[in-house]
Amino acid sequence: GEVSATPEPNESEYLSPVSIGGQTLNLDFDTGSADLWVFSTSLSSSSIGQHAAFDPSKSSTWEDYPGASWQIMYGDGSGASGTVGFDVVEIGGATASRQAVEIATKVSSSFVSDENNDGLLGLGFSKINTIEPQPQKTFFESILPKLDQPVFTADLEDDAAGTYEFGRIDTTKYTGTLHVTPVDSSNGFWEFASTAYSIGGTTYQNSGASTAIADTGTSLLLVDDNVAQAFYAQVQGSQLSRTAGGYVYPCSAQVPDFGVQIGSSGFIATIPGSDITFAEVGQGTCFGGVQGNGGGGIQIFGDVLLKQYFAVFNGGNESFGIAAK
Ligand SMILES: O=C(CCCl)NNC1=[NH+]CCN1
Repeated sequence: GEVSATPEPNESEYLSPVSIGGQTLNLDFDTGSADLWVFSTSLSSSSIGQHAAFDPSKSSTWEDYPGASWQIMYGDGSGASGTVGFDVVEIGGATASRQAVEIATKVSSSFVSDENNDGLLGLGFSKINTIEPQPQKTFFESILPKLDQPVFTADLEDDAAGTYEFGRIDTTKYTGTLHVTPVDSSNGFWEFASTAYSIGGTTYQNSGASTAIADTGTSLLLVDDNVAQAFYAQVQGSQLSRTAGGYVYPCSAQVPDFGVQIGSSGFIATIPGSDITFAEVGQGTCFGGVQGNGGGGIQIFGDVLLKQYFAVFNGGNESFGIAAK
């Protein structure tokens, strides 16, 4: 069968209602990680705040995983940890009957303050699942055998709701060619080659990082530091601000279109300059949606890019595709 879950976009994330043991929580679907974890009643009430908290004792289908634990740290330095069990997880009609569910007993401050999400649902590859003593499957891997097509799609919008669908590719959701590239999942990510970029319509070859991951859990577009530097060299008044944590520029500045290659096929996915500003940081200064990856070997293509396109994640032949919409 196929399913759809409509994530409610909050400025930096896309949340979808997920039913776990009959309890509904809003989870942040994250193709850049592979743990399904939830706020739980084991957290302190000050950590829970306005979040929905999963209570295993109230689920008739909950099964403990004695002695198991998990601990995760994300690229932005946020993190969480806790214990593990299994339960029935249902998203928009697709059900994983015995899905590993990670109970948070500790969460970092950014998750406490982000009252929109009650946890994360990892859609990366389970080789990076953090459960000890044995990594467990993601929700997508659990339902894969039951799907008509071994795929899920992400159609993220800016201010309107986006949609994740499992098991089908809704061809009415995009126009023109679906540009598909093979994925190398050996690092646990939807990772592909990306060795070129464009600024204002002119294409250049990357000097540094030569791969990128499609990551719905990252808000920004994190490219090789040399590429970010080359881009902001063309934004009048831009500067790398340590206090802001990246490149800022006058909100009145003219921002050129920016594109990044998806796979070695040559397709350059472009973001209009007018969609590149991520936030105002005060005094007429704006923070850019394109930033450097801090020297890591992998570029991280997050929501700033993904929301411009319709994205297809194929777990059958391990490929990633995007199309205009
Ligand atoms: O952690 C990463 C980067 C992997 Cl290289 N993405 N996923 C995520 N989830 C919450 C913040 N970031």
